[in-house]
Amino acid sequence: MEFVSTRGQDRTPIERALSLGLASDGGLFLPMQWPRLRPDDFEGADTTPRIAERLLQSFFADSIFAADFGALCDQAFTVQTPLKPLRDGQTSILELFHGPSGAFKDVGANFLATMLAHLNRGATRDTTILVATSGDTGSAVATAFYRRPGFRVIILFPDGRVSARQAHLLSCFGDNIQTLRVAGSFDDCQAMAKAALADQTLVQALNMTSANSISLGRLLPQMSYYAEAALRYFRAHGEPLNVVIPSGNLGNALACLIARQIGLPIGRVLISTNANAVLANYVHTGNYQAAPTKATIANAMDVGAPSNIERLIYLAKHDPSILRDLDSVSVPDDAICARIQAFYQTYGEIICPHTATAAEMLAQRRAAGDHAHYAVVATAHPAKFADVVEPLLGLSVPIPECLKPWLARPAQAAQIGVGLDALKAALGP
Ligand SMILES: N[C@@H](CCOP(=O)(O)O)C(=O)O
Repeated sequence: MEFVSTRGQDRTPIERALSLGLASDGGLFLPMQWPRLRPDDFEGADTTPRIAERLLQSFFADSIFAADFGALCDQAFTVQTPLKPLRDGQTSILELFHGPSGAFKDVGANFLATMLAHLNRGATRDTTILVATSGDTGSAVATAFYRRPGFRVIILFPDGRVSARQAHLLSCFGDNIQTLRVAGSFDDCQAMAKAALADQTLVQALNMTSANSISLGRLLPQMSYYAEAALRYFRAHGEPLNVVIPSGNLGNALACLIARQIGLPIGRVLISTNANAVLANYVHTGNYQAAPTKATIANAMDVGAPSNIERLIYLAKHDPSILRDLDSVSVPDDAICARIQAFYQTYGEIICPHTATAAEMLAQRRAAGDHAHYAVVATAHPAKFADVVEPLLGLSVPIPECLKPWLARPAQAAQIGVGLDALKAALGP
């Protein structure tokens, strides 16, 4: 299969799409054709790796990955993503935070690391992975690439705009992981990463690619947990699964929309944002307008120029049905706080501020008379946001075992200014 840039000037096989991250014309890669799959096509696929293999194999057919694709899926899809029914019988929670860094990003980061390691077998040069993070992607990428021979990771995060635990998790690795605190917003970090990836001299010198969701190696595997949850729900109830997804850079929600287009039994897709409302504005008006980032307590979604909106606009132009049964709502901080409390009282479940935006959007739908079954997508472990969640609930959130060793380590990150020159200076000669 071939992949094409959203800007139309780059067409390539999967190996090069993964090596580049960003297309050479500055666009984002998408498959030239989409497979069509029905629930029956997954018959006999009962585990996470087997469902992922069947879902993704056509994208990797005729590539260097094809012969080993099943084994690669066994290595890549190790994170459990359970769909847990809640006690009202009409709501489930799709927990995506059981990976090594406590966020949904672990699934995509581990897949990307597995595929790049396979692609680079026998390479004589190290690959540099550049990643901009508003809190969660950075530590997921760090755990996926930590001490992997042949890889160096550079993390850019907005100084003072992530939770205390996120800052620690981003800065505690060392070794082949270098963390830089940028004196700006996430959008500044993302713009620096994209500028670096567009600078061919720098890209060649560092053999550099991306681990953000601009990379197909992040976007494609993020479909797998929607496929698995929807298939399990469909097999049990004979109905498609409706979902409510918190969104920042739009990679996670877009993966769900694509999985639905491919034919997975997914019904309505509701997308919540924090006070950064550009996506909700696009969904309601059809116009996309980037906006300066607002700092919120759901900080991993503090994105004023979501990367994947370029993919969504491209796909909607070619097939508007991707936008069917889609809605989006922007949720301010006070409603996030109230929803964390209400969710705990109603269900006994502790949720992170990002997940709370989805829970709040669903509560608004329920109040308007929508009593269908929905899965609330839980994107990060609440312990990463103890500073927000614990005072609201008056309890302490247990830290998951996987985070404890990292949080016990010292943390260190150099501060840099905004812009490509500042990044180049920090990267050294
Ligand atoms: N919400 C993200 C921002 C980067 O998004 P990505 O999915 O493009 O990596 C974060 O937590 O870093």
